[in-house]
Amino acid sequence: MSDTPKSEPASVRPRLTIGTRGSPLALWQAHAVQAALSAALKVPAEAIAISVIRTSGDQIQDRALSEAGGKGLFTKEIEEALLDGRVDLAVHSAKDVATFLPEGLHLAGYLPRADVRDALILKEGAGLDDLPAGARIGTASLRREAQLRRLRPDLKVELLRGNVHTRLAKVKDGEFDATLLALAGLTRLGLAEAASALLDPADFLPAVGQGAVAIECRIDDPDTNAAIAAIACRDTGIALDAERAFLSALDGSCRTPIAGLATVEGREVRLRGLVLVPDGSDAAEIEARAPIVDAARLGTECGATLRASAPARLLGL
Ligand SMILES: NCc1[nH]cc(CCC(=O)O)c1CC(=O)O
Repeated sequence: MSDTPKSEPASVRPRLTIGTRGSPLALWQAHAVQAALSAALKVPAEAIAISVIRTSGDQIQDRALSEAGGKGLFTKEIEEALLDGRVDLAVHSAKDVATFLPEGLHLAGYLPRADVRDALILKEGAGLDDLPAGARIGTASLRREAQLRRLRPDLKVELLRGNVHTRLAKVKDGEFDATLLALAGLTRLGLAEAASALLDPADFLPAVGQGAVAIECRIDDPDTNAAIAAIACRDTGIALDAERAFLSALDGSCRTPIAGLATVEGREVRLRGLVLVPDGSDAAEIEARAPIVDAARLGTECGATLRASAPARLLGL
């Protein structure tokens, strides 16, 4: 009876199941959450199962995603699995999670945030200043395009889609002179070395949520909420509350380039936000701080202030 070795993996019944996309980045993130939960709950990693779910975003991939319906595309099928009870929690890049979640679901916590900066990947040179006039930069991000054009109106920004490996290859092959990628994603894929320069948030603001891994679950699932609370990073949660409230106060058109970054500084949270016209010729910025308990309110107020003060063309109205 006591012959079965205690570490027999087959004997471990999963007590929680993580739903995730199957991309290398998504799997890295799911494994990070699995490892954190396994340590916090003192269960073997096998007790936290990982279920890969194919999303419509994965299926469409190369079509114009914004035309096909925007952000929710990479989360819809995973959220359906959450609501059906097929998975208990879902792990996403916070940046890719829409501001409005399906009823009954919430973001219950975040892993400690990684470096928020965008990385510049150059074919040649060490920084933005090394790019000659007319150099071709590939990106699919309106936010990166608009900020680049604002800093360097002389560059040619063109559409470059695909996963991180594809984009790096197109710079290496000379199809583009440069691209921009989140340092966090590069690092997770073991490709941080590909970064030629890191852009200071003071002149190039990241996307809301960049660098953070979000964990979503059913609001009415106390066990899973408690498990997530055991691994959640408080400061990341405060920053993301401010950033996501800011974004949701401005949302409306997913064609509007928006950037935002909040940081916890002692008992305060500081939020910087930016809205631009796609060609970078005009922009409206805001910076404000509030006690950390008011993080979400700070985001909402900053969004509302920009909305009221920014020229209509900035908001794609
Ligand atoms: N939009 C795709 C996406 N979603 C999350 C990351 C990287 C990780 C992160 O920003 O947290 C990336 C790639 C990129 O923007 O370079």
